[in-house]
Amino acid sequence: MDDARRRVAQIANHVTAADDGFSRQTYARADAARVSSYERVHGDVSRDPVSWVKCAPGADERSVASHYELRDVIYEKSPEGIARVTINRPERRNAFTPRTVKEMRWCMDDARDDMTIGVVVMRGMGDLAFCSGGDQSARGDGGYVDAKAGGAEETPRLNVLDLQMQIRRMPKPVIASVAGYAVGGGHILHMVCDLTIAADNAVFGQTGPKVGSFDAGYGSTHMARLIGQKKAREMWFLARLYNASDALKMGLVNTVVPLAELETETAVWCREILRNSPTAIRLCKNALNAAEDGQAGIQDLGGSATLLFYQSEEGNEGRRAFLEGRKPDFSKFKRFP
Ligand SMILES: CC(C)(COP(=O)(O)OP(=O)(O)OC[C@H]1O[C@@H](n2cnc3c(N)ncnc32)[C@H](O)[C@@H]1OP(=O)(O)O)[C@@H](O)C(=O)NCCC(=O)NCCSC(=O)CCC(=O)c1ccccc1C(=O)O
Repeated sequence: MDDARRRVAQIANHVTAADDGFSRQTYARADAARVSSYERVHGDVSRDPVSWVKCAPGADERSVASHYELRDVIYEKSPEGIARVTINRPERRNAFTPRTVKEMRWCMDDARDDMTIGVVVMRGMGDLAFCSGGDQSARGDGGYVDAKAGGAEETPRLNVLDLQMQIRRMPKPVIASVAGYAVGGGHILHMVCDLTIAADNAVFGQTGPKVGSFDAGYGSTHMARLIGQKKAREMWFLARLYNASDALKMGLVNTVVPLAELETETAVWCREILRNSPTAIRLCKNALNAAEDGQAGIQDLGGSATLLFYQSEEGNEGRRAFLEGRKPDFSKFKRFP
């Protein structure tokens, strides 16, 4: 009986922790014998600070067009395999301009190509905002514009839509680490990330209808998949703001932690992901996206299948046979049921 009571208490502890939104790498244990074999082998996930190294495009990387340096964004990597992209416009609550987005796109491309990176974190500078969406002072008639030297206006763009697709197609998890406001296009950015870790001061919402804007792409359809049609319509039609605990209840975020814990908790989630099979994670992301992303989603899933096949003996038999001018011998490969 005592044992049963102790077991219920353990489960209750577990549930309370999850309901509060705090992830616990080690649940309350009655005694050491209850530690799972996985925990015995792998140990606890470190909560040590991440050591970041700042990165920037080299002078030869003209892909950032005329921007050879990152001005609106801070890009860092850690030797343990985490990349971090920080929108650095706190004076505008981290609102983005086409240039900000261009810089973020360069970072995302780099993080995708870098085979030492297994997970990407996106966040805003400071505690007040993750991102407040498109910079309304840069909004022109046909999109958002960066001012050119001499006062002339650049080509208008809605290039954040390209960034959203880049995050979806990134074959590694992207985690939004949200302190303060995630509103407008900033709210959509966190939604298209694979996971969201929110600080308890986070505030979420779609402000577009208040300022004459909307996102009829992922911003609407993906939101409805996350929180359901009724809530998505409420979020868009009323354009209200929601606190972190509301967001957790709605399924908009994965967890809520005290603001002071946000950086550490984000690092812990990254480290837990980095312990796991990168290929398993890649294929799960592909599969979870595929149902929503149609042909583009299937293309990503198919690309990952080809990547695996290219690494197989069977795939290489075809290549070698061609190069050696002989018939390939596929008879030795099993036809699994
Ligand atoms: C975020 C707030 C709720 C914060 O309020 P508060 O803490 O009181 O701070 P403020 O004093 O308001 O702001 C400080 C300072 O920052 C400036 N600022 C804040 N947000 C923006 C912004 N988005 N653009 C420009 N400037 C901004 C603010 O003016 C202050 O400046 P001072 O000089 O100090 O006065 C609140 O700030 C707020 O509500 N902000 C506006 C939020 C908003 O409406 N965002 C735009 C929504 S529309 C959008 O994001 C579209 C984006 C897009 O590109 C797109 C287009 C088409 C299809 C899809 C998309 C897509 O994104 O998906």
